Amino acid sequence: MTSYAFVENATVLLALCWLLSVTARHWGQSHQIWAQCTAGIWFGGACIVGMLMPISVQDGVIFDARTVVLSMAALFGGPIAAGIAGLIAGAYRLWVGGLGVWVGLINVLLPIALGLVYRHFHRRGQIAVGSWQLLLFGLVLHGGVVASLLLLPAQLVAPTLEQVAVPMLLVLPTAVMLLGLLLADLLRRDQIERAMHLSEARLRAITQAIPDVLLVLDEDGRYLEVIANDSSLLQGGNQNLIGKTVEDVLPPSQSQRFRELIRDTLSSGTPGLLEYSIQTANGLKIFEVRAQRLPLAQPYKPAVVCLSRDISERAKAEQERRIAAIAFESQQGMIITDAKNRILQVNQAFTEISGYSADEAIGQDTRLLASGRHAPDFYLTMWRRIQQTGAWQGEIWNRRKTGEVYPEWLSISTVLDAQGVVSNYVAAFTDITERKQAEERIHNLAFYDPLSGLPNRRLLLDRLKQALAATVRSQHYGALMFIDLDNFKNINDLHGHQAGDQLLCMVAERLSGEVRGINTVARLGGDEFVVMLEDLDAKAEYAAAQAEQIGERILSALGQPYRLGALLLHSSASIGVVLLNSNDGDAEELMKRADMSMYEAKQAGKNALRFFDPRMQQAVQERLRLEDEIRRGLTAGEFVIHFQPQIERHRGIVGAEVLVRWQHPQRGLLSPFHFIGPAERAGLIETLDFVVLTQACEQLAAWAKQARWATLTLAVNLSASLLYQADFVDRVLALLERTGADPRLLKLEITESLLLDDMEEAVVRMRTLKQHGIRFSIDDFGTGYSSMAYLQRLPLDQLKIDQSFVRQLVDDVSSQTIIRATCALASGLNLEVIAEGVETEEQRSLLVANGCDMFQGYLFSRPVPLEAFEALELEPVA
Ligand SMILES: Nc1nc2c(ncn2[C@@H]2O[C@@H]3COP(=O)(O)O[C@H]4[C@@H](O)[C@H](n5cnc6c(=O)[nH]c(N)nc65)O[C@@H]4COP(=O)(O)O[C@H]3[C@H]2O)c(=O)[nH]1
Repeated sequence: MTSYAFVENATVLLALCWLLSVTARHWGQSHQIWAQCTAGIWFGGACIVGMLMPISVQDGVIFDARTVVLSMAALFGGPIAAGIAGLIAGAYRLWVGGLGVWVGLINVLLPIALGLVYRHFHRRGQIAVGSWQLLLFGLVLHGGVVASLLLLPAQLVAPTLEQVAVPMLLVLPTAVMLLGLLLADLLRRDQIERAMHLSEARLRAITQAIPDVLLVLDEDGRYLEVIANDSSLLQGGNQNLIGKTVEDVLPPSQSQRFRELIRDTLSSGTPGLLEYSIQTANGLKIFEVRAQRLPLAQPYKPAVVCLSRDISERAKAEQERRIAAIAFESQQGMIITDAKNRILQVNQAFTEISGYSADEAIGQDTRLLASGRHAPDFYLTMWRRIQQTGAWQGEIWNRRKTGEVYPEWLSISTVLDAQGVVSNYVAAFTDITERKQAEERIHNLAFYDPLSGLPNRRLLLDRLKQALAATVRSQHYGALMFIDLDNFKNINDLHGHQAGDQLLCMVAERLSGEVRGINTVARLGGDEFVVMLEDLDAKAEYAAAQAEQIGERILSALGQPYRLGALLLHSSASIGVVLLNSNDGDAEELMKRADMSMYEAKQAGKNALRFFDPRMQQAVQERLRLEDEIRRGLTAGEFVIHFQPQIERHRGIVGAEVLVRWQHPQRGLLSPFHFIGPAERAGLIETLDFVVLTQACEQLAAWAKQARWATLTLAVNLSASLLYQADFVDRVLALLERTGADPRLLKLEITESLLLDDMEEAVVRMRTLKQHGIRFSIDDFGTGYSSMAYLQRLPLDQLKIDQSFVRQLVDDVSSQTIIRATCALASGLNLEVIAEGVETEEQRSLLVANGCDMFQGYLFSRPVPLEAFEALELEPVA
């Protein structure tokens, strides 16, 4: 009966304890104290419930299963829970009171004490919480409880022991075992659950810490789980993906590949790999997926877990590396060195340029390529710049493996490591040998005369400016010499341009031989050379003397015969000199002065040297003023023609030479002597000639209407520049057409020297005009030097014997011979001969005696205006 009561009591308490054990799930958690207190209250409450339905032996002596509850509170709940439960149970027992109150209190303390001891050894791992350990613990505990009954009043000990000892020792240890196992199981489950939570939280933390996207996809390609720290890596964000299939999310080409990856991974059981790209919120991304079969139990479908890694940066870096590798193998030579200039890598172009193979170069210092042409300072400056700015570029001379030194354009850049320390240098270079040569060629073309190799005008001007600056510093004079070959044009025309060029080269050589190294010999073009002397004396007169001495030497050197193959040519030069001093004007001005002086030397009879004289400059200025005047006179129609009759021995006046005069508003009537030369130099002679030609044609047209004058011819002087004008022939024909003049009555007088410029062209033009009836006369015949050469080729009608022969005719037998020969020649060629400058009857007679029947000269008439000419008697006087 008592056993049954114990079982009943213990069952109730066990049930209570199981309920309260729910709270025990939180015993080990963060609010442990509170959980333990709550557990203590629960256990204490359970004890009170047990004591409310006790097994009562005597009044005040009650038994229940509180020892079971309290021992378990101590074992599983710890001292706090056990203490609180003990206080509650003890207080209640005191309140119930009775004879067994002290034993009752012992039965509160004893289970707590033993429970704590058990807990202690259990925690140290010395006693497990198993069935038989609990049973044994229950027996020991309740053995103690039974022993404590001996402390009851003596009259109660025996009946109490008799009634409760056996049931207590049978039931309560079993209850201890059952409750202990129950609580231990609960605690273990709780621990497992907590461990699982912990593990899950850890796993989640780990997956969230990795930057990759974690996907779980079932065999149908359906998203079961998506973990992405950065949802921008997903198409549509992870919320939207769960439950969708890869076909819903990815473009067909990619979803197809995903499907294959899932299928292969599931079938093979080995991890699968896939690379794919998708358009994400952050642009196109490239991913690398690693798939692994995920073991899932039924009813779940087979699935794979995919770790999808964003490899966009890596792919980009690889792409950049590929580009860099291609760029490295460019046309430029490339060298990569370490921070100590040891070569680490070179490209093919390096080998092609330097001649060193990669094997030969790698590991070497870059000094391997040094040419030795640069001073140490050059490299110091270069490296200083690299250290300051991280880069350098410029021209440098390096040496090839063959030993050849060559120029290259080199760029050096610094590579820094993550700490900002120089780790490498990258050098790129181009062989600029060809560019340099081209530059040199261009420079030579720009500054040197291609024929002679001498400096040209540009370089001379440059050096002249420098020389002038030097005179300021040194106070020493220099000198500028303008040298022009006399008669070069004739040599050129007679012997051809090749001979002319050879002669110029020899002149260049002779000039260079005559002056010292610091001086400059230049060729301005044609036959014009310049010698610039520097560092002459500080006194002008001595400097002039030095220059003169050198000038004379040059004249003598250039006057020596020139041997060109079989030809032996003679030439001379005219030199104009100006002293150089920065106070005397700028470079251009000094060049002009030297030119003027040279012109003066020519005027003085050639093969001469002239210093610049300020009076010369005045003359030049006057000439310029005159040129302006001529220009104005032409516009104002101040140029008029006079007529000098031309007489045939038997027929009298047969025509006239037209001679221009300038009716100057201030200076009166001026002869050609005053203006023909300046007009030629000013480029106005063609205009002037055409004015004269026009007036002559108009006069012919006017005379044509009057029988008395209708047969007279007019001879007009023609300058070279007009003859060589591109449209000359057309202009003359148009003029004849316009005026109506008869071309057969027009005679154009040309001089020998005029023809020499371009004989072929002159012949063509003359022939064209001759076909229209125009006649030609050679003026000043005999003053040139090669009369025979062109007489046959030119379509001539008349030779005009120069007045110099006529003048000497009386006294000089050789002049008579020349005239006789000329007349014979002319008759042989069927040409007319006319003598000009006939002043005396004696001259006229001698001319007739020597075969010349036509005359022009003061003997008959000076050049006169039209009215005076028309007043002349046309018939022969005698
Ligand atoms: N001492 C002397 N002289 C005589 C005698 N008979 C004629 N003269 C001069 O000799 C020159 C002959 O002309 P020219 O030889 O063609 O030489 C011409 C000719 O070369 C040039 N000239 C004249 N008019 C023109 C023209 O319209 N166009 C061109 N281009 N030149 C012209 O000017 C030169 C000089 O002309 P002018 O002063 O008119 O001088 C003329 C004439 O006045 C004489 O018996 N004794």
